[in-house]
Parts: sequence; C-alpha cells; structure tokens
Amino acid sequence: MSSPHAHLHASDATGSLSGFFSVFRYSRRALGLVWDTSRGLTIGLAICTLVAGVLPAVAAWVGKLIVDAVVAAMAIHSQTEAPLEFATAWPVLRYVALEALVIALIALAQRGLSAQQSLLRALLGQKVNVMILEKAGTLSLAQFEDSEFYDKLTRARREASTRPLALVNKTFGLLQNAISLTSFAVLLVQFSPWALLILLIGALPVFVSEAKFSGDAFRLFRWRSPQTRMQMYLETVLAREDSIKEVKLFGLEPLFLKRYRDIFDSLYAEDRRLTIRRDTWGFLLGLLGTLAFYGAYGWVVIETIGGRLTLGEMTMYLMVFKQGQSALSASLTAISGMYEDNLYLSNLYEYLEQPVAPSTGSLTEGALPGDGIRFENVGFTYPGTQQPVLQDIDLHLRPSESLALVGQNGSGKTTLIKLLTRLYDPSEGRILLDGSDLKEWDDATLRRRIGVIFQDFERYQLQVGENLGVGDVAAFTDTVRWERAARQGMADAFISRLEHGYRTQLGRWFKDGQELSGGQWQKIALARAYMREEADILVLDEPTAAMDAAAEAQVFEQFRRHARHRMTLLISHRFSTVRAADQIVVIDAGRIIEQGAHEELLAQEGRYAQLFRMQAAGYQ
Ligand SMILES: Nc1ncnc2c1ncn2[C@@H]1O[C@H](COP(=O)(O)OP(=O)(O)OP(=O)(O)O)[C@@H](O)[C@H]1O
Repeated sequence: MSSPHAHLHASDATGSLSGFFSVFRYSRRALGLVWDTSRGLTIGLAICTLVAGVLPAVAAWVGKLIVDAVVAAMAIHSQTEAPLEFATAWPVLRYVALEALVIALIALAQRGLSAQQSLLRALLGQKVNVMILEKAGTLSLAQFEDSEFYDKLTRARREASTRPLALVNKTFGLLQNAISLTSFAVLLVQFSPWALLILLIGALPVFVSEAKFSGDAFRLFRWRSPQTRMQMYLETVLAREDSIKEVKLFGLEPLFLKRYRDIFDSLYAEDRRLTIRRDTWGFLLGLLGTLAFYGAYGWVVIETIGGRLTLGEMTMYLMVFKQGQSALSASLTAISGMYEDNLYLSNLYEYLEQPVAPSTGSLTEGALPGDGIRFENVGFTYPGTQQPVLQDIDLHLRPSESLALVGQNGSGKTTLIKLLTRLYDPSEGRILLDGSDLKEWDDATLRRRIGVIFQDFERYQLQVGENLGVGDVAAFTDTVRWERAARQGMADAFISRLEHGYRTQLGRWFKDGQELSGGQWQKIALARAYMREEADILVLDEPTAAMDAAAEAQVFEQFRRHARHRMTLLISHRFSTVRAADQIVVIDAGRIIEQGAHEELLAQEGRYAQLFRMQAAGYQ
C-alpha cells in the first residue's frame, strides 16, 4: 500500500485548477438526485435561493436611497422654520417601507429554504435508502463477501439520509452566496471596476486553497477506509447484544478498546497535519483578501470625504463590504465541508454502479424432465482465492432419491450446496437439472423447486408465524400453511406453548420479543424449509445439530415421510441419520473419495466404514 502522502503529492501534480473543481464533482449528480426526488421542491429551492441571493444587494441599494433622501430632506427642512411636513418626510419614509418589505422578503425566502430543505431531507433519505436496498437485491453473494464492496454498502447505508441533502444544501448555499456576491459586484462596479478587480484578486487565492485542501482531505479519507472499517467493526463488537456475551466473559473490552484508540491516534496525526496546513494557508491567504477589502473600503471613505460619493453611496458600499465579507466566509466554510459529502456520494455511486451479473436463462422445464440433478466434473474456487474448494465432482440424484454428504469440516459440503442453489456458479464443469444447465433455468422457477436450510439460517426478528412464512413468500401470512409446516418441522408443540402462539414476537430488538433456544430455532428453520410445498428438491445442511437426540430421531422420521417424493440432499455429521440415505457421498478436501449405499460403503472398509465405527463406538 502506498503512503497517504504519495496520494497527496499525486494530486498536487494534477494542478490546482482541477483540484478546485474536483470539490464540485458530485454536486451535479446530487442535484440530479434531488430533481428526481421532487421537482416541485427543487424548483422552490432554486427560487428561494435566487431571491435570498439577490435581495441583500437590493437592501443595500435601498439603504443608499434612504440616506440620500434623508440628506435631501434635511436640506429642504433646514430652509424653513415650520414644523416638519409630511410631504418632506414622505420620500424618505417610502424608502424605509421598501426596505422593510425587502427584509421581510429575505426572511420569507430563508424560511422557504429551510422548510423545503427539511422536507427534502426526509424524501431524499428515503429515496437513497430504497435505491441502496433495491441494488442490494440484484447483487450476488460473491459481491457481498467482497470486503471492499461490503464496506461501500455499509457506508452508503449509514449516511444515506443526510449526506446527499447536505451536499445539495451546500451547493445551493454556495450558489446563493455567489449570486449575492455578483449582485454586490454590480453595485460596486459603478464605483470603480478597479476596486472590483482588487477584491476579486484578493479573494481568489483563499478560494483556490480551500478547494485544494478539500480535495486532499477527500483523497486522504478514501485511502484510510480499511482502518475506519476496522474501527466500525470494533464498535459493533463492543456494543452489540450478540457479541457482548463473549466480550464480557473473555474480558475483551480493554484489548479491543486499545486497538480502537490506536487506530484513532494514527488517523488523528494525519488529520492534524492536514488541518494545520489547511488553516495556516487559509488564514494567510484570507488575510490577503481582508487587506484588499479594507483597502477598497478606505478608498470609498476618501472619495466620500472628497465629495465624489454621496453619504448614501458610502452607506451602501459599507453594507456591500460587510455582507460581501460574510458571504465570502460562508462560501469558504461550505467548500471546506463539501469533501465529506463528496466522499459519501462517490462511495454511493460506486456502489450503485457496481456491475450486476447478467440475467439468467428462461427455462421453466428441462430438456429431460425427470432426469434429476447431475453434477458433471464440477470444480469451484471462491472468487479472490487460489485454492480450489471442489474438484472433479460427479453426482447423479434421481427423483425421490436421497443423498447424504459426509466429510470433515471444511471439506466443501456447504459449498456444493451453494453451487446447487446457484448462489455461485461452478468454475469448471456444469450442474444439470432435468438435463439442462442450471444457468439456463429461469431463476424464479429454480428457486420454487428448491427448499433449503443452511447451517447459519436466519433468525428473523419477526413473529413466529412470519419466521415460517418467509420460506414461501406467496404464503407469508397463510396461517394454515404455517401450522402445517410447523407440524412437519416438529415445531408445533413448543409454538403452541408460547404465550401468543404463532403471533409471538421473536428476538430482543422489539418489545416483548422472546428468545428461543438453539434447538427451537432449528425446528423453526426446518419448518421454514417445509413451507416450500412445491419444491421437489429439499436440501438440509446440518438441520439437527442443535437438537436433542429424541427430537433428532423424530425429525428424521418425519423427514423421510415428507421427502418420499422429493429429491433430498442432506449434510450431517451424525451417521445415524446418514445411513438411511439411498446414496452416501464422502468428500475429502473437495474431492469425492467414496460413494454408495451404507452397506456398500461399510463393505469397502474405507473412510466411511472407519468413521461410522468410530461414532458407533462413541455412542455405546
Ligand atoms: N465465502 C468463502 N470464501 C472463501 N472461501 C470459503 C468461503 N466459504 C468457505 N470457504 C472455504 O471453502 C472450504 C469449504 O468450506 P465449506 O463451508 O464448503 O465446508 P463444509 O464441508 O461445509 O464444512 P463444515 O462441516 O465445517 O460445515 C473451506 O476451506 C473454507 O475455508
């Protein structure tokens, strides 16, 4: 990995002009996003921005009219001894009323801005979140397992509701200040184009330096993302209910907290360096701008004393200078905050533009209906790794047959199921269902045909019934189907003892949520697989590992009954359950080493026989 400084220097070389514009790189896209979210609000924002931008100059100009009118009225009044007449005061009061109106309009525009911003914040947050989640639905498991990608996803989600609007607000804020500054310039140019030029030349350097340092900060933050990710992970481990058990019992807090602090310290050192450089330059170059400002101010004062400017004009310029200064510093603050929003959006768009795997085939029926599942010379290597996890796998599973996979931890059993369920595609060879490659099948049809539970099945923090219903979205709320599946999965007995039966909320996230034991959860998962009544392929990856012996025996008795007309694929480390399968496949280091029925394998006196006898001896 290269050092952060190398990145900073590389950016120096690209020139400060492109550095300057890089801060605005995502403004256009953010605006597009806002436009798509609500056209009405975007137009409203634009109008309010324009009004709030132009009116301060108008107010300054009306201020000039007031002072000049006052001076004129005073001159008229001083010639007479009579009390002040309305006709003398009216020309001035007219302008005062106008000024009041202008100020009221500015307040209205600013209210309008903040009201529309808060409405947009809600809409935009929702829109971006939905975009992120919709995209997540189109991605493959391999993409989720890629750490860089996963990082993009979590960061995109974390700040989805605030960042895009923040960038839009800053962009609009900058625009508003730019409009104000331009309108001030229009007033000032009447005094002297040279004064305007001096001010421009004075203010430009601090703008450029602010934008350049923002670009640097942007690159620095991107580069350090792995460390930030580790920090985020540590935060999760230290503050989540599911990890806190171990953290407490193993006394991990000090260890993890130290690592958390160390990461911060190393990042802080870089931050400090950049902040100091940025603020030193900001101060020095800002001083140049202020000098130019007060130089021009002094010039205005001298011209007034010399009688070449009226008092009113001087008041106007005074206001222009004051407000110009604050518009300028607001713009600088906006620019320096923009890099974080840019960072967020660059990450969001990288995530959203992640290529999606090409859509699958369209078959709803295979070339040889009734042929079952075939693995032909299948090999597989996980993306981003070198070592093949499966090699030369040949299998044939016919309708109504059962197959059990046996093998040591890490031998590749679960991976084989991931290939069958198309969570991954084989790197070599092919998998056929009814004579047609899985890749040619319509995805939805394939999913309907396969019922599966994995070892690490999901424990949804939903009601018990819904936890079953997820097994078949078409029957998500179908209570009759829930009950039937629960009976098949041996879960009905304990569910009926729960206080609210199938309506009991599970998990700790919600009020009155109930926690289940490991074995009870496993029964829920099993019942979930039985929800797929249409499925003719049933895949169970260690479905009973957490159950007691009696429950396990019952589960398998049920399983055999319900699976009679289905193809079943079972992974288990318990030979008592494995032995009943029509076909047993022993996998070792990704290869099939033995294959056959229980009796055949015992007769072979190979690995299966050895393992079987070992376990049988253990149970005596
Ligand atoms: N997502 C992944 N990315 C990279 N390698 C993986 C991934 N999942 C598993 N592996 C590796 O693939 C090999 C096979 O894993 P698999 O989960 O298929 O084993 P298994 O036979 O099901 O093991 P167990 O009996 O422990 O469940 C292991 O060496 C594992 O490290």
